[in-house]
Amino acid sequence: MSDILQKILDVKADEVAAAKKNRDFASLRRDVESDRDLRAGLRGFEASLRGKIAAGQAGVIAEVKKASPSKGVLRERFLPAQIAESYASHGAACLSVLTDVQFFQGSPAYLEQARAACGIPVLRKDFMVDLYQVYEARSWGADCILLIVAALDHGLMAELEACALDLGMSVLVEVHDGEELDAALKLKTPLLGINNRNLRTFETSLDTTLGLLPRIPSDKLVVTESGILAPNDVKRMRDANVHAFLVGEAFMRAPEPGVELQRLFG
Ligand SMILES: O=P(O)(O)OC[C@@H](O)[C@@H](O)c1c[nH]c2ccccc12
Repeated sequence: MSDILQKILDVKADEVAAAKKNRDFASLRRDVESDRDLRAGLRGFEASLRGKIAAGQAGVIAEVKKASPSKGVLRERFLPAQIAESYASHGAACLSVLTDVQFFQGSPAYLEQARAACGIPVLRKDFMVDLYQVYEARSWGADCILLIVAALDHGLMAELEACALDLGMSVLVEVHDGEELDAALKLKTPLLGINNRNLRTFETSLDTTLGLLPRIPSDKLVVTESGILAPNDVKRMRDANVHAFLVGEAFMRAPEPGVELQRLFG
């Protein structure tokens, strides 16, 4: 069965091959590793989340997402720099910026614009299937990458993680069920995303997070992802001791995204 995740992964493989022709891996890697300003400019993604939570607040990763395959265009007037400023000035811990072009109408330029407009750390939100994309992410300024367990075999996932950590980035590993959780727990990263949305069917239920919680060791920082739409959703999660959130749609549909962040989490 060709589900949507599989379709996206097929396109990604072609995209990475094309990008490598444009700029070869060795030169990208050399540039990233030798750029001291880039390294010095890293922003602590995990530290920013933990800081909010230690202060008793929610750690919100606020997403910059123009469209999605399941919902279509979420925001017509889409200005990443303005959105980033709005998020940062209303208490977001971090940003997540979609860089996938074909399915989410994202762009590497949006990540650069959003990051330049604020002082908080930024996640490259994309489907990572190749080491090349990890260096790309860093070259655009990303402070964190996403690894989706459903999209990767374990060896490759561990390799992508090691590379990101070596470059000083944080890693958010994303799971949707118990089997994926087992794989994720073998990684080093403490940042464990539970996607309430099934990337193959797009069905979304907050019970996904609540159901997996009892199996998660206390040294992991759980980020509940997708389908957080109302203050009551936030309350349900915080009552269950989940204090980190990844939210896109609810903010993108609001006139002023940061104001909506404050309404949901304030
Ligand atoms: O817009 P929502 O329902 O608030 O969800 C945000 C985020 O969790 C979602 O965009 C997401 C989670 N994991 C992903 C992986 C790829 C693309 C997108 C995603």
